[in-house]
Amino acid sequence: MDIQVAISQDFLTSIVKLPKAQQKKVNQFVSKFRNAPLATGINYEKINDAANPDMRSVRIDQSYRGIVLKPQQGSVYILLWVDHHDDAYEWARRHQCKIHPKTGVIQLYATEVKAGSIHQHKDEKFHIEPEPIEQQLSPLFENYNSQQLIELGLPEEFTEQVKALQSMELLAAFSEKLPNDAYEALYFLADGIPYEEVLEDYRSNVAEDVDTDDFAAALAREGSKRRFVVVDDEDLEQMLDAPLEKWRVFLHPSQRKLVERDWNGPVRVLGGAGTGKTVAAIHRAKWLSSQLPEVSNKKILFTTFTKNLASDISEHLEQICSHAELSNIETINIDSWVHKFLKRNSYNYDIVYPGDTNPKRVSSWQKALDNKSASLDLSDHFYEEEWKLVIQEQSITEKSEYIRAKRTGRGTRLNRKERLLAWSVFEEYLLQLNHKKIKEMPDAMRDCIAIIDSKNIKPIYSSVIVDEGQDMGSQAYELIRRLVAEDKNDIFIVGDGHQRIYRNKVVLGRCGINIIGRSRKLRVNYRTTEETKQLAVSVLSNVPVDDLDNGEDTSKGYISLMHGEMPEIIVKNNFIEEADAVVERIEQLEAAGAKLRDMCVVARTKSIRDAFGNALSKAGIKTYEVMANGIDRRHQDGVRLATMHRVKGLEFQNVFIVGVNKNTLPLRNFKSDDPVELREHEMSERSLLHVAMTRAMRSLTISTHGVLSEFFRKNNDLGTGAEV
Ligand SMILES: Nc1ncnc2c1ncn2[C@@H]1O[C@H](COP(=O)(O)OP(=O)(O)OP(=O)(O)O)[C@@H](O)[C@H]1O
Repeated sequence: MDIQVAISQDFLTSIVKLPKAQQKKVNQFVSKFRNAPLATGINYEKINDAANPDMRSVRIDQSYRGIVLKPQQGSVYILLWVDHHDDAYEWARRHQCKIHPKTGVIQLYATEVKAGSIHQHKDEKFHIEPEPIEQQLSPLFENYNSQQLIELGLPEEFTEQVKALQSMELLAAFSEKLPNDAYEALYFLADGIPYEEVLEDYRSNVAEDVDTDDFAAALAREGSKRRFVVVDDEDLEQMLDAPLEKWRVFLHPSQRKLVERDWNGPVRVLGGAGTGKTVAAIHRAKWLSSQLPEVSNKKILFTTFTKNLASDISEHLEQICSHAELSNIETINIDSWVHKFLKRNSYNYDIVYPGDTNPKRVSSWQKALDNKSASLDLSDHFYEEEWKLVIQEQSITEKSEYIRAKRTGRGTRLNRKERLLAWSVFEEYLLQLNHKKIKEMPDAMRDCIAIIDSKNIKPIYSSVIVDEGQDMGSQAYELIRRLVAEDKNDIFIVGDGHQRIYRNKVVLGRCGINIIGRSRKLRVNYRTTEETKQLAVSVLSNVPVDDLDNGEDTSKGYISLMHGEMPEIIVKNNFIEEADAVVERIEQLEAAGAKLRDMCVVARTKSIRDAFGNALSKAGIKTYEVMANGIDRRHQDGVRLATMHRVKGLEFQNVFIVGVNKNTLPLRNFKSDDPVELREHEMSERSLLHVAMTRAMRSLTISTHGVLSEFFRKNNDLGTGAEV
């Protein structure tokens, strides 16, 4: 029988905790072990009172031991942990590793549950006081019997304790004892996801009766692959080289289900911040590329909204793809793609963005505003929005089209006469753009489509992958539709309406992208702690969020498995005090071993960012600005400085969101009394803050001087009032 050697994620985590010299020895041991787990030099020792009698210790050197699971049946060896001799033995006594009898997944979890330990365990990361008896709530899972909970993957020994839990907080505190899959399933159930849906996700690939001794079969199940991998020599070297980069090997089953399969048409994947959408998209690109014939005239296009995210994605693809796979993938942000394509087709226009600071565009717009009718009481901001959301969006070039145009979602109503008067502004702008030979990006995208159609250019890609899909406008999607023939695996879109910061609302179905029956959701946040996630979600309370296809999305069933400190909110009297407090925190973190380059100071405006940049420099702290279209040179030291728009898609260990003042968030950069415009503006400002908060991996600090932004007040009702 073939010998199989598998490694658990925890084993890699435990390597990272060892001193460097020991790490090298472990790597050498693992390479040897992988090739010959039965070689005479491997000293297997039985461990007295190990939680699982099939656990053995193996000798790394005089002081260090590895823990291996060697099940009785088959020829499977699973490396579980490595540590100093006594600690390794203690670990083996406190951890169970077995196959769940219902889901068939290999679960690894702590076994020791002392009486009352939810409140007293020494590793406890947060305190939860029991509710006073008279106020006790009813149990979270009172509507389910033990068997139903076991079906979801709960180990039988925990059923009584789980059934007694009365709040999400107590469930979270108990999670340290549970296998991750069981905790997720219970959390989703408690958060309102229907039982059948949770069952479908957590028992999906077990049709047969589970043989709880057959580890070879269990290792092949999707649920096990999130934590265990059977290694071949190639994988092993990569894993040991970068043991912390778990995303390269251990996909969550919900991610894996998206990646390695044919889809019968376009797919849309939603998921809150940090749920591994980009990771799934990167693995998808690799898989699709590996499916292409050796000599192929088609490629995979991986596109996204911003340039710095595209360069991040390229770097990640390089980490997991072979040379051949990489050569079939073109990674580029959509605007750069448009520029390149038009240049190749001798396009003779400068491309600008609606509302940007390009001098030619600004002067054109000023000339257009000179034509405002005195009899219409509409602000400049109104005209800007009308241009962007009605005229540009619907590609209107004639007065008659504007009279008939749909103005869905616009607050101020305009009758026919008012539209005729307003049109003079837009007519002049169109003339100016034409005269100065400039085009706005949405028009440039339409021109790409016109060129493709007129020259009858055949689709050049076999698949298109879109990241940050919530920020692409309808013209971008119409263009993407032309770039790939309607076929299996044609389009794969990942996005999150909660993070929309460019107000490009889209309905995929209207752009020729039919996702019906191929829509999925990722729910497990791998980036931020649960504490940060909860605060970040709270700033979006009551914000209606769409699903990119005219439906609604929610934050229900969105979980972070990591816990940490509560985000800190610092309120000071003036800028100097606020800056001093931020400097002090940065210095504390650095003294505790954090690297400056893993910290980011984020501000709503460039001027606040620069003011903090100066304050940090004055305090002798090196800084590095995250540029709009730049690549973050990770080896360069310095605290990252960025505006909220620049941190989209990125992540940092420690995030400081500064200047979160009443007058800065929401930024009141225009005058309007239109309730719909104000509401839309507030929604995108909340999303911006949400995006910035969800960049934090370890710690989040929010600071202000004066009055803190109203976004941290609970239950802000946004109201409505739109033209329909
Ligand atoms: N299966 C996984 N195992 C370990 N880490 C993972 C996994 N999937 C994602 N991650 C990590 O979680 C973090 C977030 O992943 P990713 O950037 O793909 O999320 P996202 O959903 O695209 O986030 P956002 O929408 O906020 O930009 C990254 O640090 C990534 O490496």
